[in-house]
Amino acid sequence: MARLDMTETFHHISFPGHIHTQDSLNYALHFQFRDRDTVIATYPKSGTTWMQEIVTLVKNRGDPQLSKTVPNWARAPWLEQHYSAKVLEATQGDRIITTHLPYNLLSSALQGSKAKVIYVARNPKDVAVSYYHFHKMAKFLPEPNSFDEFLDSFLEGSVSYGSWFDHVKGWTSQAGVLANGLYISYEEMWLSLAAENWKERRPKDMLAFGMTSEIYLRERMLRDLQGSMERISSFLHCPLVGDELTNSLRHCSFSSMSDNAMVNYTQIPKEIMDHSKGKFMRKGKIGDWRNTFTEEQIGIFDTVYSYQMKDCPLTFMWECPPESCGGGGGGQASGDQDRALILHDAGD
Ligand SMILES: Nc1ncnc2c1ncn2[C@@H]1O[C@H](COP(=O)(O)OS(=O)(=O)O)[C@@H](OP(=O)(O)O)[C@H]1O
Repeated sequence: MARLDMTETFHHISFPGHIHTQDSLNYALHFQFRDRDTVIATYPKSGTTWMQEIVTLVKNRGDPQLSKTVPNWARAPWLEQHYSAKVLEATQGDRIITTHLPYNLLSSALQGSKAKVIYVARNPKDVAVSYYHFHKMAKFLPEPNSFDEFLDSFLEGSVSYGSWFDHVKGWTSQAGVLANGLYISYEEMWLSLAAENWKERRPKDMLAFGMTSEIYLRERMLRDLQGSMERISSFLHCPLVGDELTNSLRHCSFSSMSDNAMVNYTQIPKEIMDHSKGKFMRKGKIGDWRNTFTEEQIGIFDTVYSYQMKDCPLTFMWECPPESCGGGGGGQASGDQDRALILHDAGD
């Protein structure tokens, strides 16, 4: 089957050409955010769909009706994609807006805005693996050869949507600056929301996140259970109670979302996504990169990561195994807004 991999280049970043145009990208740059908008900003494969589902459920107080009947791209459209203007202009009241754009492209549109912004980041090694598999099935992205070759493009930032490093550094530079920003990591969401998974986790998976003891696991599970959902819902001023919270947790679990045709992309025609090459809801794990990366690739990745992130004053959750974060606390999941993604400022 032929691939659709025409590209739209905008501000030196390439975007899939079948859904982006110069007009749609310019529309995003000059977008007028409303105070009631919630913006979900992510680099691809960092938990976008998951957060779209969480925000939809929170705003509907755990009622899954909308999540189960309206595709995610229609209820939380990507600002930069060509159909979004029509959808967003027709929406009254609260809007959920998704974007993969780097912060520098949206900074003037967000200037002075009271829109709420949720930024989700994920361990870039897991992002690279997820993105590689997505390239195999998404016919609007270039067909990848080996993982090794793909990793080179990922590290140099020549993949669609640009450099992971620029994206994360750009958005996190606004932590504490953006009027209404919530920063969270895929890892924290996973630890909190996928708590049901803990019972099935094998030691190998725990080690992937640097978890070494049963006791730590149990403590972590108790402390973090529901933590992310509560944090997000209170940030959105829709604190959930009782069944609202339980239902939301149930419907945004990996298994529930894997079965939901409104988010698992199974309804996308095979000319656009070749479902024989893989699943959008692929594994939904943290630390799975260990099953793909060779020792050599780990070395190269870590060198580039250290270089690229050397001026970033923040420590991210994936950089910090529990033992080295003080008190075995890992993500230190306190109620503190930015602590989970950003453990501490180097200047602390
Ligand atoms: N509920 C839930 N729990 C755990 N993990 C989840 C969940 N929903 C989506 N995912 C995983 O997120 C990855 C897809 O990322 P994105 O949604 O950002 O992709 S995209 O940018 O919109 O294409 C992709 O990760 P990988 O499985 O590692 O490929 C999805 O499986």
